[in-house]
Amino acid sequence: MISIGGKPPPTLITATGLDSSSSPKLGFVIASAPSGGSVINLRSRGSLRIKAVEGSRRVNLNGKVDDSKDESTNGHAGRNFTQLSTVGSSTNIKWHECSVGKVDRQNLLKQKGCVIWITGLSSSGKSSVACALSQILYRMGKLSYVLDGDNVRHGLNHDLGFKAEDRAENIRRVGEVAKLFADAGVICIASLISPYKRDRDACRALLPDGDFIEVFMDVPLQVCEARDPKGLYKLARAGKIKGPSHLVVYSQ
Ligand SMILES: Nc1ncnc2c1ncn2[C@@H]1O[C@H](COP(=O)(O)OS(=O)(=O)O)[C@@H](OP(=O)(O)O)[C@H]1O
Ligand SMILES: Nc1ncnc2c1ncn2[C@@H]1O[C@H](COP(=O)(O)OP(=O)(O)O)[C@@H](O)[C@H]1O
Repeated sequence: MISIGGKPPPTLITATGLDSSSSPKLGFVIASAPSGGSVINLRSRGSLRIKAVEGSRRVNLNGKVDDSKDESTNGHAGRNFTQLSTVGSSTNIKWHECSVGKVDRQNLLKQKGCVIWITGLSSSGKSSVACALSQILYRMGKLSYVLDGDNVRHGLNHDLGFKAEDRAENIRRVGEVAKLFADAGVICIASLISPYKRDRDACRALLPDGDFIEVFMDVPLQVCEARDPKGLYKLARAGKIKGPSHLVVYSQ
């Protein structure tokens, strides 16, 4: 933490060349591959021809062979890509692997996708630091995106309040979204109070080692309370907002 203050993927796809004819049309030709797997030739007149081979090693669209488990499988190494699985109460859920992977996207963006998780008390400066960091990265030509607690609660998490269970669900959802951003190759900056260590640890566990960087805004409660731009501490002290103790509770 920083303090301030199994099986190979089933599909191999190669771009086999450009076709100069103009009318775009897609066609599939299925044949046997020398490796024993099936080959699907996907022809697109007017664009490029793509060949998909099952049961083989993966080749990225840039032509590089990639055997590295974690990155080339979008961090889903060990998943069985062909079998149906049960997720929650749903059965028959299948993981669909795409030929364009995290490595391709990272190469395109010339950066590494990751999550910078800024945690701390209300008014400790999380949003300010998140925006400043995003601005610096932008100037450096790096693509980032800020997932701010306040903002996310306007949409995706508008149904959640501030009970411990709601906060846990808030963090879980943002953690999942942040993981998708990182998988997209984006530097995702999440700024949420996220007061419970267990919830933050659960988000960290979603990502490969080292890709979740936790930043704790180590600002004393008195300083946060003196800032109080939203008047939240005042309301909490007056017992006028729900779960006032949750405004000051924090586990490092
Ligand atoms: N108990 C309570 N009641 C009313 N409002 C509250 C409460 N706790 C937090 N807030 C405000 O909600 C903002 C977003 O909180 P978070 O989503 O970051 O909180 S959490 O991570 O789910 O704990 C949070 O934003 P910041 O002040 O920027 O931290 C607060 O403005
Ligand atoms: N380093 C700082 N020094 C003084 N004031 C700050 C600092 N960082 C943020 N602030 C101010 O404190 C208030 C809360 O900052 P904010 O970034 O919204 O915190 P949080 O997202 O943690 O609630 C704002 O009025 C902001 O301008």
